[in-house]
This record gives sequence, structure tokens and C-alpha cells, in this order.
Amino acid sequence: MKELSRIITELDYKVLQGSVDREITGIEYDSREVEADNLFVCISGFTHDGHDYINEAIEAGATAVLVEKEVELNECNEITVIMIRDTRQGLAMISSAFYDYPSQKLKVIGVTGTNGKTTTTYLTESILKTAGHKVGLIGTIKNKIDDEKFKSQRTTPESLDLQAFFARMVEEDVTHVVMEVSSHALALNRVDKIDFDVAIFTNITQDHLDFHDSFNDYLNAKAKLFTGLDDEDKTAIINIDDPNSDKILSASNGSVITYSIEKDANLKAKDITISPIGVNFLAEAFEEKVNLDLNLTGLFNVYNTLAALGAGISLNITLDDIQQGLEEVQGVAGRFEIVDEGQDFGVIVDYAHTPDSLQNILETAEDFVEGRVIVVFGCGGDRDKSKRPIMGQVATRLADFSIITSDNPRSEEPEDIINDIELGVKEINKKVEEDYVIIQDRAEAINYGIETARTGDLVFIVGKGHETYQILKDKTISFDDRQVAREALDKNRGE
Ligand SMILES: CC(=O)N[C@H]1[C@@H](OP(=O)(O)OP(=O)(O)OC[C@H]2O[C@@H](n3ccc(=O)[nH]c3=O)[C@H](O)[C@@H]2O)O[C@H](CO)[C@@H](O)[C@@H]1O[C@H](C)C(=O)N[C@@H](C)C(=O)N[C@H](CCC(=O)O)C(=O)O
Ligand SMILES: Nc1ncnc2c1ncn2[C@@H]1O[C@H](COP(=O)(O)OP(=O)(O)OP(=O)(O)O)[C@@H](O)[C@H]1O
Ligand SMILES: N[C@H](CCC[C@H](N)C(=O)O)C(=O)O
Ligand SMILES: [Mg+2]
Repeated sequence: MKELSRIITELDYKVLQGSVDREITGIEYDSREVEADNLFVCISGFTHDGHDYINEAIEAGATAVLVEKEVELNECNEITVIMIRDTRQGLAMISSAFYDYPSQKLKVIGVTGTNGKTTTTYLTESILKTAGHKVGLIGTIKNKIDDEKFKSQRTTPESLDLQAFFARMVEEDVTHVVMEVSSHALALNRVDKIDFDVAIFTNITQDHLDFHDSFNDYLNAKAKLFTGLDDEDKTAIINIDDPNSDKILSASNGSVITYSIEKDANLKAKDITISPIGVNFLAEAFEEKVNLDLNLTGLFNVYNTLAALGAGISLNITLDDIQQGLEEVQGVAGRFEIVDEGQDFGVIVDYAHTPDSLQNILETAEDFVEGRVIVVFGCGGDRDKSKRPIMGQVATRLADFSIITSDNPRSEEPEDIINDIELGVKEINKKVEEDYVIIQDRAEAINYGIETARTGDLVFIVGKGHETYQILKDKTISFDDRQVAREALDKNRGE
């Protein structure tokens, strides 16, 4: 039980009815989850309006509600109704207060950017663990407290869930948390009231323009993570090879560590050698140098490594521990994951779902594939439509053969998504239709890629990476690109 009046002290509020001198058992933003004596927070959402569920919440036991507009209650005079200007902001504030400001008791490292967040958090987690810290992890694939794993629903959870998770970490003596911070989370106040000690900017390229009004809005959302770094003890780690890094640099008021492959920076990578299974390079960190032999491949992973190196340095971890931590990472699930059933061509599953990441992996493949590069890909439904033709163009320019299929169509018609991709393909490839094929069923598409591959080719299956499901209009089915590929390889060998 917590005193309601204490939880709301930071809010600028008006009491519409009832008293704030009462105790609450918890906070909830979903009426379906409300329990006795909860405070229900009404969020005006994109598909629902939480204010419409206020009576359900009260029936389920809520005794106080936080609103941002006038509401009608079914004869509930004993209920406390508090009004504020923005309930998403309010949710973050009261959640942090309810759990006693847990992020202030942890070193929090936030990673934002269009691509590379998950990979960078894994590399940073490994460095922190090598240095002997007890670490929490929050991100796309899973959430973790030390070695205990929890299911992840989204890249960055809602503020209430984040604060509750931090509180649990504090209870379990975690000292450091490394988390992915999506632009949705920044725009929707999910990470308000988190006291970040280190913030990493990996890069920004086109994505999520269904949610953000423009690329500039998307950039401003990312920059928000850095405005909270308000003293010298807090560090921004910034990839200055990104054309928009100036905006991020100017947002931060803390210390700054820059990294780059192309320019002069605090952290640099020299003598880079890329192979199909890893990367070797010399990292220059301020005055020191260290050779790094990584089990992740691609130039983009050199960037992710420099970012994690920066996090390690800002947290005073020795270069020896940083090196060991980085070199111990064997790979990240569904990121450039090799599927090897003894076949004489390559099969790789990757999570590229943006034009930039698709371009990066296809360019990486060009360096070491002897035969043809066959790419199997689609685009997600209910997501940025404008990236679809661009991904079509990128695949057509850089792969030898494209198999266009479904990703997670969600509420959209799969054919419509594929048509959007094909528009881009046709812009590059005006007439040579034999350079691509459309196979809507993803399992069939993967099978086709594997059946048609010849010695020395590479079949790249991209977009879904670690996902073990496919979201269709009316249902979510089990689906794992790696497993489907393995079965196709075994079947192929048997024939
Ligand atoms: C665009 C977006 O992020 N939407 C999130 C947002 O939804 P919303 O505000 O529209 O919520 P809503 O469904 O309209 O409901 C409004 C309110 O009514 C409540 N409600 C609703 C129904 C009911 O019966 N009772 C009830 O109380 C809901 O709990 C909610 O509080 O708040 C909801 C509650 O936290 C989230 O579930 C929802 O995420 C949806 C599922 C989602 O798909 N988000 C994706 C796009 C996302 O966040 N992705 C990012 C980026 C990934 C990346 O890195 O690329 C991520 O961080 O994962
Ligand atoms: N630094 C990088 N720059 C560009 N592309 C990258 C980079 N790192 C990884 N990629 C590509 O992006 C894909 C996704 O990588 P990762 O999961 O690390 O990114 P993310 O930012 O966490 O993605 P999400 O937004 O879905 O959470 C990889 O499979 C790879 O193709
Ligand atoms: N975090 C990204 C993941 C996209 C993965 C892709 N498989 C898709 O479903 O579009 C998003 O929610 O936009
Ligand atoms: Mg991620």
C-alpha cells in the first residue's frame, strides 16, 4: 500500500472528486488488469481511449483514477478522480514515485538508433558482466535480470512496467541496466523519469514514418534521450559518421565520447578485416589501443562494438575486461545467424527490416560470397509504408535474385505490401523480371530459395531474425525462419 498523495506530489493536478488521502495497492493503465484499490490511469491511445474503460476499471476494484479529460462515472462518489494535462507523462512520473525512483539506484545505459540497438546492448551487457557487475537487460529479444530471462513484448516497455522491472532489479542487487530505447518509447513518454547515466546513439535512417510525422520528428524523438544528460558524470556516446549526429551532440549537456570509422574521434577502428564469421580490427580508444577479434561480422558490427567500447570506458571498466567481454559474444540470435546443415551454399537469417540494414548486410555479403546472393524478404504490415519500395530497390540493386514474400502482414493484405515492394523493384529493374519472384507464403519462399541455390551461393532470409511467430490478420502462428530453413535443407538433401 502506498499513500496516493505522496505518489502524485510531482504532478500538477486538480482533484475533480474524492480525496487524495487514501492508500493505493498499485497503478494500472489497462482496465483488464485492474485489481482492488488500484489507481487506474486513462491513456488516450491510437486505437482505444482509456477514459472509455473507467467504469470497467472501477468495477474491477479501482478506487482512484487519473484522467486528462472530463469523465462520467456510474454513481461512484467514493472514487478519487484526479485530472492532469497529459496522462502518459503522468503515468511515468507516478510509476517512478510508486516504486521509489529505482533508476536512481542503478547505472542505466540507454541505446537508441534505427539499427544496432539490440546488438549494442548485448555487447555492453557482456562487458559489464566480465567486469563483475550484476546486470539487467531490456530489449527486443528478451528482458533479463542476470541470467534469468523474461519475455519481451516490445523493444521498450511501457513506463509502469519499466519502473516495476527496475524495482525488481534493485531488490535483486542489480547494479547496471542496459536497455534499448525506441523512438516510440521516447515519443510516448515511456522512458520519462529514467535517470540515464550513459546514452548511446548508433545511427538514424528511414523507419517508422507511419508513427512520426517526418524524419525530423523521428530525429527529435531520438534526441530526447540526450537532453536528460545534464551533468559531466553522464555520458553521451555518439557515432559521428552518422550525418545527423550534430543534432544529437547539441542535445546533450553531459560528457561526450565520439566514435567513428571515417573521421577523427575519441574511439576509432583501424585495419578492419571482415570474414564471413567475424571481424578483426584495431580499436583506438583515446591514447590506448586494443586488438579486437569478434565473432560478429559486417562493418556495421564494428560500429556496434565501438559504441559498447565507449559505454565500457565511460563506466571505468578496464580495457582488458572490455576486450574479453566483446570477444566472448558468440552472436546475437537472428542477427547474421548462420544455418548450417552441411550444405555447399550459405544460408543466413538476419533481422534487417529497414532499407539501411538491408543495404548493409547485402554489401557485407558481396565481400565474401563467391556465387549469387539470393535474398528472401518482405515488409511488416501496419508499419512505415514508404520504406517498402526503397527496400525493393535496395534488394534489386545489391542481390542477384530476390524472392519477395510476407513478413508480419498484421492487419494488411499481404498482396498490398508486396505490391508496394514491387514498385521499387520495377523502378530499378525495368524489364528483367527473371531477377525476382513473388511467393507470398513465407515457408514456400524460403524453400524456393534453398531449392534454387547452387554451390557457393548465399541465401539471405531477412526481416524476422529471432522471431518465432508470424502475425497474420486473424491469428499469430508459430514461425521461425531458422527452423523453416533447416527443414528445407534437410528435405533438399533427402531428395
Ligand atoms: C503506437 C504504439 O506504440 N502504441 C502503444 C500504445 O498504444 P495506444 O496508446 O494506442 O493504446 P490503445 O490500445 O489505443 O489503448 C489506450 C489505452 O486504453 C487502455 N485499454 C484498452 C482496452 C481496454 O479494454 N481497456 C483499457 O484500459 C489501454 O491499456 C491503453 O492504456 O500504448 C499501448 C500500451 O502501452 C501499447 O500496447 C501500444 O503498442 C503497440 C502494441 C505497438 O505495436 N507498438 C509498437 C509500434 C512499438 O511500440 N514499437 C516500438 C519500436 C520498435 C523498434 O525498435 O523498431 C517498441 O518500443 O517496441
Ligand atoms: N550499426 C548498425 N548499422 C546498420 N545496420 C545494423 C547495425 N547493427 C545491426 N544492423 C542490421 O540491423 C539488423 C537489426 O539489428 P539490431 O537488432 O541490433 O537493431 P535494433 O536497432 O535493435 O532493431 P529494432 O529496432 O528492431 O529493435 C541486423 O540484423 C543487421 O541487419
Ligand atoms: N521493432 C520493429 C520490428 C520489425 C520487424 C519486422 N519483422 C516487422 O514485423 O515489421 C517494428 O516493430 O517495427
Ligand atoms: Mg532491437
